[in-house]
Amino acid sequence: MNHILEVKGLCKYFGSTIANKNIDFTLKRGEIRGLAGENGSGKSTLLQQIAGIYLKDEGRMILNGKEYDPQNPLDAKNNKIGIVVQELGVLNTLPAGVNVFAGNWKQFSRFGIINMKKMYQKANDIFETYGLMKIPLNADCAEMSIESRKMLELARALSGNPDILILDEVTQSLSQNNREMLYQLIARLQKEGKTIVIITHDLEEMLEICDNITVLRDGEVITTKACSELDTDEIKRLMVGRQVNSAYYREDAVADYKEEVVLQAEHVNVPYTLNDISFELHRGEILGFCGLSDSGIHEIGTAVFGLSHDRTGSVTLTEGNILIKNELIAGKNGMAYVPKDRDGSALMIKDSILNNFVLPSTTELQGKCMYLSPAKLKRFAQNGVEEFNVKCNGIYQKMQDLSGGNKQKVNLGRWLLKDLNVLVLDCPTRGVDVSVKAYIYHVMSEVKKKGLSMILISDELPELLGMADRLIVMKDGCIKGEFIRGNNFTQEALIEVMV
Ligand SMILES: Nc1ncnc2c1ncn2[C@@H]1O[C@H](COP(=O)(O)OP(=O)(O)OP(=O)(O)O)[C@@H](O)[C@H]1O
Repeated sequence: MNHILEVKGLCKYFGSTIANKNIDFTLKRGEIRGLAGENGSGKSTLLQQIAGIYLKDEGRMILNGKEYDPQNPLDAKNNKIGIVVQELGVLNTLPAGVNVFAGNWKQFSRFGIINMKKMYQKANDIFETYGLMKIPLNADCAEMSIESRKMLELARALSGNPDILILDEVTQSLSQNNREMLYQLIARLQKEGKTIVIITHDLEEMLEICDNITVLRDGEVITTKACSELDTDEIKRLMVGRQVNSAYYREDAVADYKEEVVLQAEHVNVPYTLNDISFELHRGEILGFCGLSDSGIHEIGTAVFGLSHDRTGSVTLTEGNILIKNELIAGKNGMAYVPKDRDGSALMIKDSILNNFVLPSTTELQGKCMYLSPAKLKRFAQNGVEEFNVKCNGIYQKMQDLSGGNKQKVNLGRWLLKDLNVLVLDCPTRGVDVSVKAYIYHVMSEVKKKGLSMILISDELPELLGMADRLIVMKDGCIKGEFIRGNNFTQEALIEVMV
């Protein structure tokens, strides 16, 4: 039997939202399948039903020729289906090693006592066997980077020796070196006859890794085609149902910013993360930061915005000579920071789209006597939703009920609508679909022209090369090189310094 899984007529409803409409979908043994679709098209919902996270509302699933109806993720795991979800799926209150076997500790328990040594040993074996980036297994998960937590989730998915491994936007959370590791792992699993399903908004990556691609639109399967029959423009066309302009990044080939320095970082140190970092950011400049995992690029964002309270050295806004000692001073002086971890560090996830959109702009929206007019707030949020094409049931919908990419549109859009001096962006397009990505790059180019200075931290080299005026390459917490747009501004040149 060639098919390992058959999905027939699957439907999933969330209130009035039809997330999956009559889905027919089959997976072959040893196949690498990509799922493409705009934000909110129903990709994660489909895979989460296969992985037992959501219960299906209608339809059937047949696994290895037998009826399959998982009631929870453990059920799916026992049926050899593993998933790494898009949002972070680790339990912060438990140490890393315990998280690897979350919900499945019985195997280490005797007379009600869990043999921790055995559990940690087995967790360590998984990291070794699959060549995953090592993380301290007794460490507190709440303190870990997104990348480390993704490794943990990957180890957990692999701990069940899955026949079907589902990876929902995993590469977007990884730096270059760990992406390479994952590609090698996928190739190895395929050779062992495993089936892998991947969601990624990087269509070139999808074409590179996958055998076949299924395109979803508005909760329905549009088509499944071999990668050899597709290119990125065709996938985009199938995703949105019309031809999409392929212009993406800024079109000018040389750096273009004013000489005026707006922000100066001098001898910035953060224990164990950043080592003697100095740089200048100019008016209207997009200054990019790139590096492998543990290079310190993400800590640049927190250090510049005053969020690293153990930071030494100085960060100064030159206009008014304002020392950024903490995030309050930064916020009051026209700075904003969009962190990589949107759910954990940025959004009020249990609150409405409305409140999340208006929060950064409450001062500007205040009327006389500090009055916030509900009608004005509503108009503001409604405009943001339309401008950034947020797929939702209205501005009162809770953030936690949006798809990942739509959350990111709110997270980023609310800052891009503001009048700022310096904007620090850490992986701004993580999880965002191609058409919205293009829109975000367009908005970045527009606000740059108006004089906004941006720090762009990213794990995506094409994004950095496409948008930055200057690029700083980091390694082991130190600056290792600097590149200027138009002069040896290539992926190869960057990688040579990064590794
Ligand atoms: N728990 C939930 N409650 C309510 N609505 C939900 C929930 N999960 C998903 N949805 C809705 O179902 C639809 C499909 O969402 P889904 O997450 O499957 O999309 P997606 O294609 O994976 O998007 P993305 O690329 O942004 O991750 C969206 O309209 C989303 O808002």
